[in-house]
Amino acid sequence: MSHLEKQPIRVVVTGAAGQIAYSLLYIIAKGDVFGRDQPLILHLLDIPPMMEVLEGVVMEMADCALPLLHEVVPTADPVVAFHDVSAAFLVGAMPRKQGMERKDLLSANVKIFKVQGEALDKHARKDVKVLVVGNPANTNAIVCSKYAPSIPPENFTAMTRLDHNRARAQIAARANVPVACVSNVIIWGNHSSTQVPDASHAKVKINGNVVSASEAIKDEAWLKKQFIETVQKRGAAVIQARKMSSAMSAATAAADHMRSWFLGTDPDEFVSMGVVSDGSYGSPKGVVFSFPVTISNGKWKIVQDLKIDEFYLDMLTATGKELEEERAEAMAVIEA
Ligand SMILES: NC(=O)C1=CN([C@@H]2O[C@H](COP(=O)(O)OP(=O)(O)OC[C@H]3O[C@@H](n4cnc5c(N)ncnc54)[C@H](O)[C@@H]3O)[C@@H](O)[C@H]2O)C=CC1
Ligand SMILES: O=C([O-])CC(=O)C(=O)O
Repeated sequence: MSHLEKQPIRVVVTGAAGQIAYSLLYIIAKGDVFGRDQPLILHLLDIPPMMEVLEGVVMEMADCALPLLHEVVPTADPVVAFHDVSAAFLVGAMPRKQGMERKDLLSANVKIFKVQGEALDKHARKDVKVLVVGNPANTNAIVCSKYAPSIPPENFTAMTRLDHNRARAQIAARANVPVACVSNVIIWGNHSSTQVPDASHAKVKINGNVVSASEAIKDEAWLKKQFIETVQKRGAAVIQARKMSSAMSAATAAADHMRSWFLGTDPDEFVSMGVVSDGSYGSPKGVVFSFPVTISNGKWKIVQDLKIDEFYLDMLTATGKELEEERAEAMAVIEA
């Protein structure tokens, strides 16, 4: 079916005048997320003081002359922004500065996700797929879901795909292969410095053969120390260098996450996604925890029965505990 025949879907991006959105909007509008034959109506939400900047973004989008982009709706009104949307990229939130942890943003950001949860509940399609990017992403996602009770909790996810991509890139560089040759890394837990990057199930394609990361790299000490720390601290390293948080890579990861969700994962591939926990792998139930997932027909499924090396167990417990603490703090902020 050509894009002239398919009905457009409505997609909202919040924080649309910000850094991440500036890269993300183009990736979405040119068809890299929902398919090259899927027309789009893009809803762009930001706050009232950013409306002039947003107008400039809208001009640039028109000037890209993108065939799939049927309409752009810039707004500061959540009612307009969330009306009838099939997908929501919740990016709009304060970014951290040097020296902060992401959870230091909790008191500033968590209320945004209550308001947006309520707006999604009232105005979005009931099958809307929601990706929370704004930090602290896992906790914001659980807040958003709580305030949107008419939308299934599994439709609310948080972004750890950037950590996943960072992990693939580190393994690829160490094994001296192109990044496309590395798959099935896992990010467990929170999108924070307690996250657990785990390469023990990763696959690396070398000279046409698929081997484990351990076999490809032959340096267990590196995999259990520098690899983990580099991925855990990559966001802070980018802030240190750029004086602003990751934007191009964050936009790419957001697009990857939503594309996998809408279009599915490859056979034998899994990706990392923050999803509401059912207690798998000893994680606390009901927090948004990053797991390896496979996706087909728009539904994610946590990969089960992976053998977890004992080395990671305490770290898994710690990241789960942090998520429970963040959830309690978020509820206290909202109820205060
Ligand atoms: N989960 C992840 O892997 C990553 C998450 N992030 C997070 O993404 C968020 C956005 O980052 P940037 O785009 O760099 O920040 P930015 O400051 O450049 O843009 C944020 C935009 O959100 C808008 N905004 C604030 N409150 C809003 C509201 N209630 N409704 C709609 N828009 C609102 C602001 O006006 C601004 O235009 C930050 O919280 C950052 O920490 C960033 C990188 C990766
Ligand atoms: O580090 C930050 O604050 C931004 C972010 O989430 C990331 O780059 O992973």
